[in-house]
Amino acid sequence: AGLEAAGTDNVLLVTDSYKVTHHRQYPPNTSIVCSYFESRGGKFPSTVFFGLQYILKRWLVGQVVTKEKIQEAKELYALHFGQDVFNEEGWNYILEHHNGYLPLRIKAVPEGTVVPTRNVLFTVENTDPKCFWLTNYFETVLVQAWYPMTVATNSRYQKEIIAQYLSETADSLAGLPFKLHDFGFRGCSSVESSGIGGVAHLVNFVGTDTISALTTARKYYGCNVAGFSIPAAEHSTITTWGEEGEKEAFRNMLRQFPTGLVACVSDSYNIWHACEEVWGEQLKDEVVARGDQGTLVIRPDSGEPAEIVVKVLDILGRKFGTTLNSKGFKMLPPYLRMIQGDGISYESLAGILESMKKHGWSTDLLAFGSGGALLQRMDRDTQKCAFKCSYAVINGKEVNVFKDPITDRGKTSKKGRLTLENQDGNFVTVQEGKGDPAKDEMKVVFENGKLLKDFSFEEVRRNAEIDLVKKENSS
Ligand SMILES: O=C1OCCC/C1=C\Nc1ccccc1
Repeated sequence: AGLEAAGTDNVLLVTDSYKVTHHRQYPPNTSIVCSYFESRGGKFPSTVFFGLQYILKRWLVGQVVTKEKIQEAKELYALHFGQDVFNEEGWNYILEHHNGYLPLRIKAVPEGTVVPTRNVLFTVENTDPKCFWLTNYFETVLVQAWYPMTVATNSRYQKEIIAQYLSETADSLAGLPFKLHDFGFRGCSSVESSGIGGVAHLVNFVGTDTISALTTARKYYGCNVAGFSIPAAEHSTITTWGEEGEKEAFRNMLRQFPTGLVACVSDSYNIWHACEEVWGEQLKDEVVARGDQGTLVIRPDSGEPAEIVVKVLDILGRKFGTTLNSKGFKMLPPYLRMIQGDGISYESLAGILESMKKHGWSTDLLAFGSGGALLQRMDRDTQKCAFKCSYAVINGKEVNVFKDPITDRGKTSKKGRLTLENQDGNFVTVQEGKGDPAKDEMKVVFENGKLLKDFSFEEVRRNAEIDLVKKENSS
């Protein structure tokens, strides 16, 4: 079940060492600690909230506290600290009084919701006054939501760019879901993170080669098949035919996959020769014969993307002919398309599409593949994701808790009980308990070990949809 992924399935060990000592550090008679998670800003002005459900199901839901796990933690921490700091009594209390379920309440904005930064996204509080120390114990694993959130956000901002160019240069946006293909599996830090990041990308698109994303979507979002791919060559399946055999290798691709899409990497030796003489002459008849039953997707994989894409399109246009679409941009016949899977990122996308547009080519003709930039080139600071305590009850008295470092005002935290409210279509975080719980956009998703809301992937995708109307009208 992949439980050994983190080297443990003992949630008592899924935390930072210092937290093991925190039960002794709160004021005497603390009964409630309430904390919240936010993106304080960063690269993108809004974030797609996504991935908390994975963490809850993977680590916190169910009877996660057992006698054996308490014993294992007690032994390991005695060795790790060289002294007895472990809260054995506190964990035994959870085992005995809560039957191993975690006495916490987590409220969150629905998965897939796009929220401007500096707003509360989820809150955590203890439901048993004896377990005030538990709220922040799980900050560590809950804050890992930064990763799926940041992948989903970065992916969605690329979808907006592609949608914009499609609305300007294509007959429709129908092809949008397939326009950014996940090439990132191998560039991820682990199989587990590739599944998490891969499914985060699929909130916005349906093209992926990251198979771990399919299994993660099945297991954690109830989605039977969250993404799709097509038969495609890699350099080894071309270069093993030898440089003289490249034509045979290409012909073999056409014959092995006579209908549907087939992608063929064509830069092994000389992409200009491959497009001009091989695809454009020696194999031209077999390419044309595919008609609208089988599309050849030509894939460069080197060179300056904006220049390569346009040069390849110009060659293919000369060899196979072009037509103009309803927006007045050039199209190739239906049996020819391109995918650019090298050097693709949020930063490079617009330059490539702008270059195509300037040369009169429709965005309809090109899909993108993205790897490291899609799933790995980000960290918790990209969207400044943080978890802070905002409220406590001590000696029965409510206290608004905050930090406000004179050395960084950007790190000032929110105070008191928080609600996320929709005021005239805009999200607003209301602090200090001044909000109206009935208007809170955050809903209880976890309570006392039970998952109270299980989002389907359709729901998540619906929540995250980009505003296409705006795109259509801006063409
Ligand atoms: O190059 C790659 O690097 C690693 C990930 C997969 C991959 C290519 N796949 C592909 C899929 C559909 C159309 C074209 C290529």
